[in-house]
Amino acid sequence: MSELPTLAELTTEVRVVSLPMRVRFRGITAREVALVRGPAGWGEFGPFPEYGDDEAAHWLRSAIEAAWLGQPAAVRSRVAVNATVPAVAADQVPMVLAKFPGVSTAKVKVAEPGQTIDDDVRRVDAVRSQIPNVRVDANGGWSLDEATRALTALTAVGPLEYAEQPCRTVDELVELRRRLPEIRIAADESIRRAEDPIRVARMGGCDVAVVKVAPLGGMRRLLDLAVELADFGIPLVVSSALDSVVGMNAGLAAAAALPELQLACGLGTGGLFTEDVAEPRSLVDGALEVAPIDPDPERLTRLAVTADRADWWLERLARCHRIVAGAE
Ligand SMILES: O=C(O)CCC(=O)c1ccccc1C(=O)O
Ligand SMILES: [Mg+2]
Repeated sequence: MSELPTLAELTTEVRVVSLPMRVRFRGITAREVALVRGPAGWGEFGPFPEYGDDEAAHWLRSAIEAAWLGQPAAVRSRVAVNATVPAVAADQVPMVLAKFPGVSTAKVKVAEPGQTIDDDVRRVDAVRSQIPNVRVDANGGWSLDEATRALTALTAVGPLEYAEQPCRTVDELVELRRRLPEIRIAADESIRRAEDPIRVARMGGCDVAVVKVAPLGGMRRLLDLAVELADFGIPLVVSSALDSVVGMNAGLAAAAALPELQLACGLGTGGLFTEDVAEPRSLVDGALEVAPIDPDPERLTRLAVTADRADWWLERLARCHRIVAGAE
């Protein structure tokens, strides 16, 4: 990135916050992110705590792009989003869906450790009774045989728009598509955590690509990847990484800049927080406004993490900055 700020510039204004969640998601009940401010606005650095520095460095490139370079040109002003339903019990589904008014697509988490296929079927059926279009996300949690069994059970009474990352490896996704040709498969981790994000498409492992700004290293990298995926005829879904309002600005800007966008995006996860760094965008007819929102100073203070967590994030920021600078 030609606009790479020095570490001192990068850390002139860093705010580390913890956003409380309504229900457990990915095993967490609060989401920590570091927000940086540059000449073009705010950027979000929120790699998950268990990620190593090399992977986290992509997220830093994305934060720097947002805060030092700004947003690419938009071709649309609103983006349709899906409801995101964590692996809750079926009776909690109405409570979760209440936070996503007007959506016609829901993404339901399945294959949660400790749960059964029956739990997934009950949750998906509860969602189907309220939302016409349902997709599921297994986060790579099934073996090939488990995925075959689970997806057969989940499509027994109604269709699925697609199944996101049913198995972990690209080879498994390729084989699953052969076994279940009538079920569309989406790749997420096989794109965002891969050295070569286009490999899963080249190998025939997906019908749909779920793409996220921060793990790919920024909005422009996502747009470049979209050009490559178009050659394979693979449609995109831009999704969040459980971003605050600031990270969501970048996801929405990337989605707004895509020449082609048919599917609802996973950018409604603000509805999973009880509080965010700004008054969240309201969902109107299942879509979000693209215009960027600045964090509210009072909320940044109220949601600030403890000093030891802030130090941990600042050290991580410094290590990742060295990686990004070294790769220039
Ligand atoms: O796509 C969505 O609806 C929400 C985003 C989401 O599910 C997610 C959020 C954080 C980390 C991983 C994932 C995922 O898609 O697996
Ligand atoms: Mg996913």
